[in-house]
Amino acid sequence: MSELKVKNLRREFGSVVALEDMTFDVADGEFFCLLGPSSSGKTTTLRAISGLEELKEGEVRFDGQDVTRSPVQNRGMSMIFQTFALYPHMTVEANLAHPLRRDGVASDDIKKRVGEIAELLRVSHTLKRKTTTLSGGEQQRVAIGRAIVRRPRLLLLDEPLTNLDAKLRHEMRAEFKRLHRELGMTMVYATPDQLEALTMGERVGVIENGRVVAIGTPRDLYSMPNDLYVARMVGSPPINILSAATPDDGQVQLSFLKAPVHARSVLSGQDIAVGLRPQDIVLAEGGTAARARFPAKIHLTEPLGDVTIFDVAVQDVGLKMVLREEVAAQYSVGDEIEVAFDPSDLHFFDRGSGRRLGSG
Ligand SMILES: Nc1ncnc2c1ncn2[C@@H]1O[C@H](COP(=O)(O)OP(=O)(O)OP(=O)(O)O)[C@@H](O)[C@H]1O
Repeated sequence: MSELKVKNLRREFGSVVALEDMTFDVADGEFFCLLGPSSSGKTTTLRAISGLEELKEGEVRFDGQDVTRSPVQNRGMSMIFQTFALYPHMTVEANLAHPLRRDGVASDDIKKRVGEIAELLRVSHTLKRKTTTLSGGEQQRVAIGRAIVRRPRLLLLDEPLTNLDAKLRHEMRAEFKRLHRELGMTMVYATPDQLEALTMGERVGVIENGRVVAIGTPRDLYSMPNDLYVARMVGSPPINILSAATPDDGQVQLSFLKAPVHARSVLSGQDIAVGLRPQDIVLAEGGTAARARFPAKIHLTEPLGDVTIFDVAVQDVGLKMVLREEVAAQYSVGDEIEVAFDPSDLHFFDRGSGRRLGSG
């Protein structure tokens, strides 16, 4: 069982609190993502788990054991960093063999294990080459190979795709999922990129200022964010956040709609923020009578291939919406369109605390 429990970690650097009550669990064999912006404490968390960061407060349990004070090499973990430093003067084969040589593994075994890892990572054809002659993607594969050749029970990955171009990142996301499936290894993957976290993580922990503020499946975090910060972190393009009046208990009035929408959990006079996903706004057509509809003007279009993002203006409010390319192609900047959404797709948050109040 390679189950990880991270409990109440605290780490300060001078006056900077890097980790504040960092707590989460990762199940045996799970692919868990930590999602947070720069400086939120992702690297410090992974370093603390692996033993590279000394902790004054908190506990790391792995495999049912308290490993908080165990030396790095005894933890059965391996970490891949943002800058995957390989030994440039060595061949791929020597890079992969290095951790095993250090452990005193017999040469026959090393040869066999390096061969297997190279095959798994599809770098067998590069074994005799120096790592400086490899492409970025191949170098990353070798770095992964070096991290897993000792068969760690937990793999920690710190933004491992940051230095790769968009196409390679896409390829490597699929590669990490395949590796996870084939090796059944517990993985903790830190990233500031919500797309990476949502496409790879079986569960995602959202970090804000050194603590996890939400944990859930990608679907849960997207469709039922527990606060405004999480709603903004998850989803692309980002969720529209709107202001609204609260004239009565259970009533929310958006400035560009004629009638208020129903919101059971909202109180009269409460200062709220209203979230509406760009994917939940559609072109108004026949049969959308139950929806809130309003005219809008196209301000900007951003074609992404299969879909186009429209920036539309309704009165003085700007909204983003997503349309399938074949529909979007019929419109141009400056066109007036009629759009609609289902009020039950609205998310209500208390503006002060950020706490979720419910849906429409
Ligand atoms: N050795 C250190 N000395 C001083 N401050 C540090 C040190 N390590 C981390 N910090 C600070 O702790 C905070 C958290 O840093 P950390 O590197 O964990 O964040 P991160 O989420 O990984 O950021 P990024 O995505 O930019 O890598 C930051 O404010 C950082 O400046």
